Amino acid sequence: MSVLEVEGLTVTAGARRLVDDVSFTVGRGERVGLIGESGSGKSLTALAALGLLADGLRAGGRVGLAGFEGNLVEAGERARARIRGRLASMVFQEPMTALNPTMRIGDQVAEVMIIHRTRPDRAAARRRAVELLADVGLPDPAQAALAYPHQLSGGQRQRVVIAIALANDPELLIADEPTTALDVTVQARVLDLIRRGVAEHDAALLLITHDLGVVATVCERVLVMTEGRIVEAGAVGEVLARPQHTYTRKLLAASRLTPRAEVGR
Ligand SMILES: Nc1ncnc2c1ncn2[C@@H]1O[C@H](COP(=O)(O)OP(=O)(O)OP(=O)(O)O)[C@@H](O)[C@H]1O
Repeated sequence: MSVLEVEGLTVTAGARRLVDDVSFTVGRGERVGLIGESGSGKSLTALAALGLLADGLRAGGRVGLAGFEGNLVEAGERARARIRGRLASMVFQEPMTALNPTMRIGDQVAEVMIIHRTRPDRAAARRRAVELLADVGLPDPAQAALAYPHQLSGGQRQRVVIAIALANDPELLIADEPTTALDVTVQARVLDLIRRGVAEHDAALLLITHDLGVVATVCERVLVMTEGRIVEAGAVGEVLARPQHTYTRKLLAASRLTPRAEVGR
C-alpha cells in the first residue's frame, strides 16, 4: 500500500471550493513534489490531509495513511494528534514559528519522543535528541541541545525542525516551502538534508513548493496544482521536458528553468 492515499479531497470555506476533488498517492520512500502558484491550494491540501485546517474550513473525501486504519478526514482530534509527529510530520516555511522560543533545543527534540512514548524514558529521549541534532549537521550537537532557538541561525533552526520531524521515524514527511524563508546559500544544504533524512528513515516525502528548481532537485514525481485542482502528474523529468497542460507550460516558462536542462537530473 502507499504511505499516503488521497482520494477526492475537497476543502471548502462556506460555498467556496478551495481544494476540488484532489487525488494522489505517495509510496514508501517516494519523493513527490506538489507545485503551483500562490493560492492554488497546495498548503490546504497538506493541512487537510493531516487534520490541521483552520476553523471555518471543511474537508471532505478520503485520506489514508500507512499505520492508521480509516479515513483521516473523518478522524477525531485525538486520533489526529496521535498521528502528527509520529506517523506523519510537517515542516513549515518559517522555523521560528515551529519552535518554542522559551525551551532549549534538545528538550524540544526530546519532547516529541516523550509525548509519543517512542523511547523508554526521558534520559533516552534526550540522548537520542543529541544524536538527531548531530544527524542534521549541527556543529557541537551536545552544546546546541542546550541552546535556545534565538541563538541559532535560520538554517540551523530549520535543521532542528527537521530533526524533530524525523525523531519518531514517521511514515510521511510533508515539507511546505521548507527553504523559502532561508538564505539562498543554505537552501541547497537544507534540501539535501531533507532528501537524505527521508531516505535514511525510509519515509515518504510530499514537498510543497512554487519553485520548479526545488522539485527538479529533490523529487521523483510531481503533481501540478492550479485553482484547487491537480491538472498534471508524472515523473519529474517527463513533466518538465514535455509538459502536457497549458498551466504547467506557463509555470515552466515563468521559471528560470529551461525544460531540457532538468531532464535526467
Ligand atoms: N482559512 C481560510 N479561509 C478562507 N480561505 C482560505 C483560508 N486559507 C486559505 N484560503 C484560501 O484558499 C486558497 C488556497 O490557499 P493555499 O494556502 O492552499 O495556497 P497555496 O497554493 O499553498 O499558496 P502559497 O504558496 O501562497 O502558500 C487561497 O485562495 C487562499 O486565499
